Amino acid sequence: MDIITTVREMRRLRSSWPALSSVGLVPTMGYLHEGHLSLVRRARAENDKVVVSIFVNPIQFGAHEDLERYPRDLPRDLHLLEESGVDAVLVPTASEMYPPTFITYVEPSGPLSSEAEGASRPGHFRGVATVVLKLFNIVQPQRAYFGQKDAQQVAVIKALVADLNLPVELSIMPTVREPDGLAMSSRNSYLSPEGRRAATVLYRALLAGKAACEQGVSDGPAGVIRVMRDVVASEPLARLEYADVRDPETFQPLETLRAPALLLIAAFVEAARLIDNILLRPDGSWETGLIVSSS
Ligand SMILES: Nc1ncnc2c1ncn2[C@@H]1O[C@H](COP(=O)(O)OP(=O)(O)OP(=O)(O)O)[C@@H](O)[C@H]1O
Ligand SMILES: CC(C)(CO)[C@@H](O)C(=O)[O-]
Ligand code: BAL
Repeated sequence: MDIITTVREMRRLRSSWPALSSVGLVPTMGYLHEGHLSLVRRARAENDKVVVSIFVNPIQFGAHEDLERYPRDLPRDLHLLEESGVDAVLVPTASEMYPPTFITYVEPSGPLSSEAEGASRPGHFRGVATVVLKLFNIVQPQRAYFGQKDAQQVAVIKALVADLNLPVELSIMPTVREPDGLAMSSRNSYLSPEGRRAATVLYRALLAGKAACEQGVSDGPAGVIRVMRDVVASEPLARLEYADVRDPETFQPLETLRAPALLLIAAFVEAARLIDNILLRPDGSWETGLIVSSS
């Protein structure tokens, strides 16, 4: 497995691969878990070459967010990726990605980038869109793999690919969950044992919202949001940021309950800011993610 730290080396490696070989890219911020590895496995199955990037992108973090203490364990990540049969890992430094001369950003506009996660984290999607476009240009993959756990990021990247005519096929993988339903996230490592137990409240709230949709609530999305809020309020260690029902592509709030619909939650549990969602697909079936077995 090649470990690459510069754009120049990545280009050299990429051009040494046979012209017709397909390349799959899995962008990550490292501290890998089963959620990341599910993307890597899919990329391995579908491409001749697999590149995983590990880069804690400073420009998608707000001034008071957790950039400095974001968990990192590069030796462990490299070991897991080697075992998964990855061809190359791109681990650039911040100065390689953003040299002092850097001035060009990708700025998504509208509710998709300014509401929900965009409202809680101003500038976040500008940072995500900019780094993802850079990674696509550096690696030049035919396919790129992202997780549904970051549903708004998925919608922003779909818009980026469509709007800028990027020749990349996106593959979106279901949210991988711990046996008790908590969505896997590198930030779960911030939780104390008590906080870890409390963190299941996000998934429990989403399932309560789903049940409310299925049973029919008189006031539609507002009623579903109320149900989700009440579940989070019942957990003393959790502080809700938002519970929402939105269109999965535009992120416009829904005025009436219909499919497709995305049920979204963001909440702090202790010092960890966690997000989760479940999707009511256009055909009326639910995507709630995959629970890994405890054995
Ligand atoms: N539980 C999960 N299931 C499926 N995909 C996931 C999961 N968690 C993260 N991913 C996906 O892995 C990719 C890299 O995500 P990232 O490195 O930010 O991991 P993370 O665990 O979500 O970190 P964070 O704690 O910052 O949310 C993204 O496309 C993300 O959606
Ligand atoms: C897509 C991404 C790697 C861009 O930094 C990041 O937002 C993430 O890990 O989801
Ligand atoms: N998984 C999204 C990256 C972030 O929270 O910044």
